[in-house]
Amino acid sequence: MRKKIVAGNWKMNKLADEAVALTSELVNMANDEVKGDVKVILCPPAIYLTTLKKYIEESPNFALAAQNCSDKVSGAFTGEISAAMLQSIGIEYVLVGHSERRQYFNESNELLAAKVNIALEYGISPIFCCGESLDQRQNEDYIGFVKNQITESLFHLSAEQLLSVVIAYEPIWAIGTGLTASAEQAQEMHAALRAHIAAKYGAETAEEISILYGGSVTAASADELFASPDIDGGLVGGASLKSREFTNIIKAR
Ligand SMILES: O=C(CO)COP(=O)(O)O
Repeated sequence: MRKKIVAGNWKMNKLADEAVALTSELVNMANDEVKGDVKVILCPPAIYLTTLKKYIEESPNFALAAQNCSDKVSGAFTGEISAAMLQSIGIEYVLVGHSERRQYFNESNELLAAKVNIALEYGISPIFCCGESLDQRQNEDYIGFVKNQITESLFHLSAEQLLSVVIAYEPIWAIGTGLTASAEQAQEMHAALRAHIAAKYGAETAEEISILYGGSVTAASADELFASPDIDGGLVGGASLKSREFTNIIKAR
């Protein structure tokens, strides 16, 4: 059975006291309301990871992710955070290749392959983000484009390594726009990506890997999205900043 996951990417939001308040509200609400085996992964700004770790300690279904890590082991890279550092504070996941990193920090598929490698080397599961722009969806083979992101950044891995990766399909045109992909659009891509993985690694491996959908997910759209057979959960941006809304999304999963 694939892991069901709801992840909240806070991006560059929340001050220290707000980060603590949101986390403790989420933990309390989940304790009271969330049944079942859904994994909740919070992706706060890295500066809060150590503090927030204490607030999720008693909740085994909660985990933390960094939003990024360096592709280098250590050294003179001012401002960067290494996978080894994340491991040393007990962080289990890291977002790799979010479209905002690709767009604003020029992260290429090749660089992201190196980040995936170093995260895995230090025992951290990459949440690998992929997705096409609106222009690509309208004018290009958009499924081929996203498949290629996966080929170039993940297909050098062994099957065992790949199973430590979570994939998040986030169409860029749906991020922060209020334009959610329809369940059919998302399912089409998720099924294509799973088939792409099956062609390389076999059906059994493809069946085991969790593929999340991200892009304007709200409590209102989560039910339908998560009901699709190849959508194993969500990577939520804006709606993960509100405890009530995000808890409702977790409950939809
Ligand atoms: O980028 C996202 C999550 O990583 C999605 O953001 P929104 O949910 O705000 O559209």
